[in-house]
Amino acid sequence: MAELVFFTGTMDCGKSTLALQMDHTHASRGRAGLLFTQHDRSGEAVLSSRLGLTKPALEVDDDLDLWEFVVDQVTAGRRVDYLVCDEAQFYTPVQVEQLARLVDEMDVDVFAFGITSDFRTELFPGSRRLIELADRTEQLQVRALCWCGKPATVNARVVDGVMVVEGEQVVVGDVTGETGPVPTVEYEMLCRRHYMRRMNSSAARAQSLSPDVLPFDLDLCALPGTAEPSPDGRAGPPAG
Ligand SMILES: Nc1ncnc2c1ncn2[C@@H]1O[C@H](COP(=O)(O)OP(=O)(O)O)[C@@H](O)[C@H]1O
Ligand SMILES: Cc1cn([C@H]2C[C@H](O)[C@@H](COP(=O)(O)O)O2)c(=O)[nH]c1=O
Repeated sequence: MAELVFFTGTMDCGKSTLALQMDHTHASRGRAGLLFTQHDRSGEAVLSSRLGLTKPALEVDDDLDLWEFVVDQVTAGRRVDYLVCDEAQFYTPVQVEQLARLVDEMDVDVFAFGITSDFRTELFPGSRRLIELADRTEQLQVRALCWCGKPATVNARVVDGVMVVEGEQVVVGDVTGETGPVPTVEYEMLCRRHYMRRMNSSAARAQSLSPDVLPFDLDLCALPGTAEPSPDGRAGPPAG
């Protein structure tokens, strides 16, 4: 029986890589699939992983009717056993409902991949509908890490080096620490504690260099549960 599965995690945890692996695994057993994406970092109509793999994909515009599109393909004689849907957080709730209908009425497996929440920690509408409708929601195993070394749970937006909590929900961008020109808008994965303190890696680095910071070990002096890792310790803001 076909399934609607939502694979989710923060940015940079391997979702697109897994999407391409799922396609490869199913295709190599003779199953016929279609790849969809929206606003991939590498451009239109491509599904790309940071590990370097890319594959052509169909771009999901807001007005694309996924049910109609797949039914038309099948009517034209094409077999469709599964769909791989990347960047599914950007799909509209109606498109997610169309995916669910394809599972239930056309027996097509749907593997959807996307982040759950935006830079304000609010659910994307598409992700919310996926969580509501999916047969299973799976958290990816490889977790991105905050600069402090803890598992990251939040995707923070950084504009010109400063973390922001207001702005448009959708701004395509990449993550910090990657090679290439530094973009104006980038994303950094943080643990909740550092997100709440608006402390991304460059803010932490600036604080650790500030003459206002007293020259003693904050870990020993802070109240229980509030200590920041020592700037000299193993986990701390990366040197910039
Ligand atoms: N050179 C590399 N060697 C091994 N793993 C890498 C390399 N570059 C990136 N990665 C891994 O690739 C993953 C990000 O892949 P990607 O599928 O693009 O993520 P997502 O779609 O979730 O944003 C991360 O887990 C990262 O650790
Ligand atoms: C948090 C957040 C992210 N985005 C964009 C940035 C990227 O282009 C994608 C996520 O891609 P990934 O493959 O998971 O790395 O989403 C956004 O538009 N708004 C946000 O708040």
